[in-house]
Formats: sequence, structure tokens, C-alpha cells
Amino acid sequence: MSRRNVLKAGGIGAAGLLIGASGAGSLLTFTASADKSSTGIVPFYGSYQAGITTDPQNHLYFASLILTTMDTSEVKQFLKEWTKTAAMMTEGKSIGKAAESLLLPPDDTGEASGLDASNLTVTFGVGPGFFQKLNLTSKQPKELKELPSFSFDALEEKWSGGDLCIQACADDPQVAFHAVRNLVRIARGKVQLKWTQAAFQRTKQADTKSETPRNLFGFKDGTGNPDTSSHSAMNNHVWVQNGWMTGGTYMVVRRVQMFIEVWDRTALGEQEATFGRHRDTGAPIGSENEFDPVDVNKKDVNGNKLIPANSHTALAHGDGKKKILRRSYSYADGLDTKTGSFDAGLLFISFQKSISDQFIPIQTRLANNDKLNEYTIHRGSAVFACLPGVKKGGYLGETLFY
Ligand SMILES: C=CC1=C(C)c2cc3[nH]c(cc4nc(cc5[nH]c(cc1n2)c(C)c5CCC(=O)O)C(CCC(=O)O)=C4C)c(C)c3C=C
Ligand SMILES: [Fe+2]
Repeated sequence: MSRRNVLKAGGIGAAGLLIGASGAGSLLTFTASADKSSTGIVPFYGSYQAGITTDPQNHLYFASLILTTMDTSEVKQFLKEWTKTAAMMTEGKSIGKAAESLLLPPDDTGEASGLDASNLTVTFGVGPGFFQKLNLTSKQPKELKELPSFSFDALEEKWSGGDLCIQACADDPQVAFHAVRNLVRIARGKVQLKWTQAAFQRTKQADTKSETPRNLFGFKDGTGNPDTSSHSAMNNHVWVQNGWMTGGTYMVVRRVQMFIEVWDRTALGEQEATFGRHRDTGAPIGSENEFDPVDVNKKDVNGNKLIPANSHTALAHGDGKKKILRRSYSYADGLDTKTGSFDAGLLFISFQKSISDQFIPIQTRLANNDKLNEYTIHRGSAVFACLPGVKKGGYLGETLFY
């Protein structure tokens, strides 16, 4: 039963009476309006996990977890429970049995009762420690290892690493949090939270023109992503094509603090030179439209490069052949007590089929020369293998445990 209908169930008697009084027309009307949960559902089951190439939602709740059991059968068991629970939550349904006993805690924690599915997606990944703790190193993909340290990294343990991750995205923040909370609860005693991050984008309600979202520096962020509707682009850049990870992908998460106060004192021309794009349109400097091609060699009348060579776009783009799929969210976590400034920034999340061939070369160029480094600092880092999609009747990680 959908979470909305649980609440509406009390009204069914009254609706039934109405049907008696006014005939089938009323029944149809009732069914259509009560079935609101059929909108805003992103299917959980499929060849690929949702939350990667599916449209980004308004809110993210991200959790990195430590595995506290070394017993593979216990892990399989909770992965099976996670599968069923995630599928139910993404359909906007309450989990477990309806609360009947006053002597027991209810199966569902209840804060999403009455809320619709809100396009919830729950995406699961496993980190390098997962394979080590479960003695599964023969199955550990060679792509899945801790990142090298990059220039200017200021990583903190409290924002880094993890044996498992849950990325819950939804158009409602409470629905996203409810998903992670209930999944962690199900695996209690076998996992423990390492770090979490709540994050946001603009809401779709506020963005009536469905434009590319802007980051906290006010620039459109996501323009240069590969086209998620193109199967060939996703196969080229995102989905792993062989072995037990077929249909999975690798995720890099970086918690990047942005010095917004410093940025706010920076002239617009300097801001645009930093990104290599115009703030208003999002177009590459010297071009008119957001999606105009990035030509890093284009010069002005004086022979100077229009997109500065040390700009974020020039360095991230490179020769344009290596692409990653970014699906980042902004965060604002009160203040940085050391400096008294905002602790705000970007929970940078990227998906790629090869971390060594895609993310690392790009991030190396950025870390060494990016003008954006004057305004940002990387505080956290983690890598995960996002498991292949699950078929109905199957479970998360099934191909790994064959
Ligand atoms: C490889 C890692 C990357 C990190 C880390 C990163 C951090 C970061 N980026 C922005 C804002 C923007 N990034 C933009 C483009 C862009 N960024 C990366 C990679 C990383 N960014 C890539 C691969 C690209 C695309 C390059 C291309 O091929 O054109 C842009 C421009 C608009 C866009 O294309 O999205 C912005 C703006 C911030 C604020 C940030 C860390 C805080
Ligand atoms: Fe970027």
C-alpha cells in the first residue's frame, strides 16, 4: 500500500458510501486522484541502478558506511533486505508490516508517511574495504582503489572513505533521509555510519524553465556532461562492459569546500576567467550559447586564448575525449568553526567506467593548474563500485557472490 493510501485508507468507507450514492463515475474519480503515487516513481529494478543516468532530483542524502561484520552470509542477507526495502520505498510504499503492536517499534520509522515517492532513487556502492573485510580480494576490481593524493588536497578522515555507500536522491529531503535511515537500521550491527552529507540543488518547482542547475558560485554546473539519453555515450563513458561489474560503474565522491566569501569579493571578469565560461548564459567565453562547443584553442583578435588555459573548463575538458558523468549537489553545513566562514560547497559526485583512465587524469590536471583552486579545497574523498542493476527477484551484488 502506498504511503499516501495508508493515510487515505481511513477515508475509503466514506468514498464507498459516495459510490453508492453517485455511481461509477465517482469511483473513477476517486481512483484517479488517490493514485497519486503513480507519478514520481523512478523504477528500482533494471539493467542499471537508478540514480546514475536518471534525472537528478532536488535533494541528496549520502551515507558512507563501515562494514562491521566479516561474515559474507550476513552481508548477503542484508543486501537482500536492502533490495526489497529500496524497491518498496522508491514506489512510495511503507516498508515492512503495518504497525500493530504497541509493544514493538514499527518496521517503518514513519517520517515519510503521507509523502509520495518523490522520484526517490537509492544507489548502492561498495568500497575497497568491502572486499578486504570479506576476503573477496580476488573479486576486487583493479579500478577500485583509494585515489592517489592530489596537489592541495586537505582531506579529513571524517569526510573520507567507506566500505559501502548509499546515495538517496529525492525531490523531498525527508523522503531521501527516510530511505537512508531505514536502510541503515535494517543492517544494524553489521554496518556503522562513517560520514554523511545532506545536499541540494535548486528545486524543479522554482526552476520552471528546467535549466542547468547553478552551483554556489552562481555558475551553471553540468553543461559539459555526456548525454545520459545516449546509450552509446553511456556505454563509452559510464557503464562497465565486462566481468561481474557489467552494468555497474565507479563513483568518485569529493567533498569540496568553496570559499564563497572570497568568491563574492571577486570581480565578474575574474570569476568568468576562472571557469572559462560566462556566468549569465553558461556559454564558453567568446561563444553565445550554453551548449556551444568548447574550443580551447579559439583566440581573440590579439591572439590570446578566449578560454584561459588555466581555467577550470579548459583543464577539465582537455582534448574532449575523456568524459565523466557528474551528478553533484551543493551543501551548506553551517560554519567552519576554524575560520568563522560558511562551510559550504559541492559534494562532487562523478560516475565513470574507469577511475584510472577518466577521473584521475582530469583531476591531476585540475589539481596542478586550475585557477579554481584559489577558491576551493578538497576536504573529503571516497571511491565506490556501484553495483550492477537488479532484476526483479534478484538482489544487490548478486553477480559478485556467484
Ligand atoms: C575531475 C574532477 C572535477 C572536480 C573535482 C570538479 C570540481 C568542481 N567543478 C565545479 C564547477 C564546474 N565544473 C565545470 C565543468 C567540469 N568539471 C569537471 C570535472 C571536475 N570538476 C569536468 C569534467 C567538467 C566538464 C568539462 C568539459 O568537458 O567541458 C563547470 C562548467 C560547466 C559544466 O560543464 O558543467 C563548472 C561551473 C566546481 C564548483 C567544483 C568544485 C567545487
Ligand atoms: Fe568541475
